[in-house]
Amino acid sequence: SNGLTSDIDCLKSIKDSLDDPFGYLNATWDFNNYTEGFICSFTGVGCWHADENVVLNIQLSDMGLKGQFPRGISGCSGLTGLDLSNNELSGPIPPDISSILPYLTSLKLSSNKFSGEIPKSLANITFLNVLNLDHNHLNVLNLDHNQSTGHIPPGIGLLRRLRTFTVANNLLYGPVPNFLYDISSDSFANNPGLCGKPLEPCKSTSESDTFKKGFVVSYAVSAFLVITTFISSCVPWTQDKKKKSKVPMQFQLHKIQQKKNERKQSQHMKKMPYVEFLHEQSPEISVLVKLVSRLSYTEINEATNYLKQENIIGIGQMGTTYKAVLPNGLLLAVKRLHDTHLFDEHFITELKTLGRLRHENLVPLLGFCIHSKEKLLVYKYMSKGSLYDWLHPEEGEARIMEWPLRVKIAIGAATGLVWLHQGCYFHVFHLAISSKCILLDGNFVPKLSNFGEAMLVKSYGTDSTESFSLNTEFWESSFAKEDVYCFGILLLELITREDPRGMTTYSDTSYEPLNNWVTLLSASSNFYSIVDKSLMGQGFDQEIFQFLKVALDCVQPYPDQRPTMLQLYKKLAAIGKRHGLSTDSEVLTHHGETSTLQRDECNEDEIVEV
Ligand SMILES: Nc1ncnc2c1ncn2[C@@H]1O[C@H](COP(=O)(O)OP(=O)(O)OP(=O)(O)O)[C@@H](O)[C@H]1O
Repeated sequence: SNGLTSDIDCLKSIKDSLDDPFGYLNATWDFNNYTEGFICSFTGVGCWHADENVVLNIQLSDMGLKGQFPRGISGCSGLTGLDLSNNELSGPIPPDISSILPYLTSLKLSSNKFSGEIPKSLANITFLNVLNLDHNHLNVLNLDHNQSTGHIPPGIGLLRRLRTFTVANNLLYGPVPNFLYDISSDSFANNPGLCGKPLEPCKSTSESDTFKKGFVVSYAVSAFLVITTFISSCVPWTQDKKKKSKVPMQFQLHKIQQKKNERKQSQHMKKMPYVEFLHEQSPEISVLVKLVSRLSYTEINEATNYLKQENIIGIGQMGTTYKAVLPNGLLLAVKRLHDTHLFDEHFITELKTLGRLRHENLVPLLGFCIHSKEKLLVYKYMSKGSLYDWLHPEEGEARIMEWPLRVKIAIGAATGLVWLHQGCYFHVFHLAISSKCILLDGNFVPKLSNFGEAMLVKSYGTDSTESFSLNTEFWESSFAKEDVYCFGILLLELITREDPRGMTTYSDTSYEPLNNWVTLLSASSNFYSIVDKSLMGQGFDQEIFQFLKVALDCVQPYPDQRPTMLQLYKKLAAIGKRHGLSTDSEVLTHHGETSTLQRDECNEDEIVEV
């Protein structure tokens, strides 16, 4: 069966499970007229693409709907926004909501009759930026539970993208969690027992002390999970044989957590349309073929000497990379994905983003191949390998990296990122920048690679679906600044030649090694103690110091304090001028000062439209 039918079944089940007294759903939710994209015209349904039955968001507010939370919504596995506010829905919010709707960015359930607890698992919906639960009866049906229920799960405060959170007019008590962004006191108003910032301080009775202890412990645990997850987003943790003995406890814990996440993800993946999408004979493959050429398995086998061991150039988390030579002499790198569905989504994302982008500072993705269980990605070969390998050579292997070369690489990588962030038709956020995903061609021109976690967002004015414009601010402020943070870490790596994945000696607390490293660098009064010794005394000290300041701006704890990629690029380019590196690059001529562009200013070649 087609994986996409699940979205149709999902909507059917929502319609069946809700009482619709005013007939809003009945009017347009007609399942008899099956065509590609037919569900996209249903009232309140937004799709990823107008001609594909894949639901992006569901908005059914103010319809007088009655019934329980529609569990069948889990079939819409790519759902990012759900608005059921101002209805008469009742019963609990499902405790396992994070596995029903793992990719939500916005959940609006205000002004209904939902009762029971606020599910702890909401804290696992990591992309949430809006959570509105006000005007319900939350926590009225807990009488059979013990007293420790009824509060706002502290983990919710640690959702690092959460900017809007409302629980006013419920029946909640206990301390308000510490939120990363300020949430106004109005959001908590009219609850019988909530306390703590921004409300009145909590009273310290012995009972609440015990409660507090529990709170602190769970807070610390979730803080650990959040921090490690955060770090992992720009510092991919892999088994590093060289440094294995130094891997401290917290990293092992991190790995366990990562494994768990992966497993969880693989369970979601089973429900995702991607898996079906990847079947060799699947008609949807034609969408990918529009982006990059499909190569035959025979061609690849011949070019890689039948995927022989001696052609292997590297093994990463996703797969094994082989060097390949085409009959015409062109050199390729072929990444053969490990035999698992874990990376199906990465595979598709890589093709859908990198596959359609062409820029001097992006590694060209030339083709792909799907052959029974094999999934392969084919890139142009970058003869100098990854920046990571240059900065952290194997023992006994000397790799000189002069300062001007590092400046050139930083500027080139920044150019690529500005171009991605400020693009005309799409804004692309890489979300996993590290020295491992910067490849170097024969002239050490840096090329960004590994777009498996990237987000591609249509720019203003090019897409009429509300969802994108609604979410645009979120992408811009949050994802862009995440790339800037990771880029800051990359700059620190270029300056110190330390491996941020091995930041163990700097850390004396139990977790947060990377943040500690950053704090230590920021506070260091002795600039000379942190800079790569081989760079010192070559006449660049002043400049390296300037670079360091730029890097530290990028890793500011609050995203708002970090520069944009364009501001960052300009600072680096000004420094680079002294090395004769051209600054009149296309970044500035194409993107000017503003971030939003008129369509006619865009370069038609920059993106392959599908
Ligand atoms: N286009 C390419 N040209 C040359 N070498 C490449 C190319 N793509 C990847 N490699 C090499 O293959 C190795 C593995 O790359 P891959 O992207 O799979 O993993 P990674 O980025 O090193 O690590 P991980 O997947 O764990 O984050 C890298 O060390 C890189 O040097």
